[in-house]
Amino acid sequence: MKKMIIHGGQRLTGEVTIGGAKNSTVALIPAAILADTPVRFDMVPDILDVHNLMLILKSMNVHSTFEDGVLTIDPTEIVEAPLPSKAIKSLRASYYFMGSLLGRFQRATLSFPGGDNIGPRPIDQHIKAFKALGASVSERDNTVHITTGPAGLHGARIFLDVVSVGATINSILAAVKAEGTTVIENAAKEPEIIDIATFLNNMGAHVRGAGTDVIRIEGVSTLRAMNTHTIIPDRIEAGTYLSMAAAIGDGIVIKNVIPEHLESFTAKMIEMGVHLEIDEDSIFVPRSENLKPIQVKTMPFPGFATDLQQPLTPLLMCAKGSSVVIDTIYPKRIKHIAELRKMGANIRSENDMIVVDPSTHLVGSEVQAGEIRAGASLVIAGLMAQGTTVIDNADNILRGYDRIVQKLTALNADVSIQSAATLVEDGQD
Ligand SMILES: CC(=O)N[C@H]1[C@@H](OP(=O)(O)OP(=O)(O)OC[C@H]2O[C@@H](n3ccc(=O)[nH]c3=O)[C@H](O)[C@@H]2O)O[C@H](CO)[C@@H](O)[C@@H]1O
Ligand SMILES: C=C(OP(=O)(O)O)C(=O)O
Repeated sequence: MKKMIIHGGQRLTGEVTIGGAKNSTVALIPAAILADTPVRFDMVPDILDVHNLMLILKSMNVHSTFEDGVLTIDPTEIVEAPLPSKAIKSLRASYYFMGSLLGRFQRATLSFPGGDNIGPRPIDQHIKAFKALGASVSERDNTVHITTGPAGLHGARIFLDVVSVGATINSILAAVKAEGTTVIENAAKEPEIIDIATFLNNMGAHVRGAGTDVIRIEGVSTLRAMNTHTIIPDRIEAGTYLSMAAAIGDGIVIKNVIPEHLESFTAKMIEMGVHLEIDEDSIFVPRSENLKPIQVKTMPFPGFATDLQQPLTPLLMCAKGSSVVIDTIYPKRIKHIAELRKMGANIRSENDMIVVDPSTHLVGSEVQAGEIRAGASLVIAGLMAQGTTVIDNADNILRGYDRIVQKLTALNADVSIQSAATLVEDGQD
């Protein structure tokens, strides 16, 4: 695990360009194995999750290359093979290979996914969907075995009991080549789901209604990529830089954003008194003072994203009064609290409610990035603090923030990583 070193206290200025969305990318890569041709993505973020997914592809004889934000994947020589369980456990989204392998081979065997430790993360709705589509699912030794009979998968009605991004995308991946019509009800509506549907539809799939809570899929027998798929901007990375810019910026332009994807977040910043200048695909954040406290409740899209509650926290510490955050999706997503307190922040958790009081005198400390967004809040706090902050477990940040050191350095921050991030070793279990 690597360390991020931040010499804080300098105000930031300049511009930052947001990369492609992590949560699209990590679904698009598994989706690529459904294609009967090579596929090409651009605006791919340079994050550890991508490199670990490439290791998983390699274990199935799927060749991929990644250079200057362009990722090519050739699944035409794919073979069924045991998947490297360390790589599978290094990220949450490896569960998308359940849906895509099922779509490709009518069966899938893989260990349970990893990802951020943010409280219980069951996959019962994914499994319910696979069963509805005609698969049998069994679990042994921390491994999920999914099989189908000779008839393969068939279209079905899938009603998701909880609104789940992962279960919605996995249902689409399994159903896209299944015989007949699938209808997913109570589907999640996140923009990343639309991105996956767009990629599949451009290859000949029939996925309709992505972005609404009813998605209808007519199965097709072949998928052929005809053009490069450009990944949508990462709204969570954008929100992180928006918060940082208002907390410690002297005027920062955030480029390559889709403002409509950020409305629940920018609405809260505006409520705090940040005078955002929102353009078609960029947002200017001026130096911000006299901020008001707010209340935030996380919800599925288009509500306030759980992935942004921690990155917003350092900005809440700048407000003149107590703010309250309630994470309804992951009520135990509080790994940032103890670490921010080490830096002198007035923040506490009471009955699944996070209370943030004014905390303007942060001091550099040694802290742990317990998960990606806890890490993001520590990066912002470290930039605000006087002195040096050392963030341990920085790999948790690097798994989802594209070229973060370069981007922060360009904004005038003094940030470094102690040594290159390590990948999970290929094939080692
Ligand atoms: C790779 C990826 O895209 N990760 C995102 C995705 O995670 P992920 O897809 O894992 O999250 P879900 O949308 O599935 O989870 C939403 C809620 O549903 C519950 N649930 C989910 C599935 C299931 O089978 N049963 C169940 O009870 C979860 O515990 C959680 O409380 O959406 C989360 C919620 O926006 C984000 O924090 C993650 O960044
Ligand atoms: C929880 C997150 O990621 P993952 O689902 O990949 O663990 C996140 O991106 O905030």
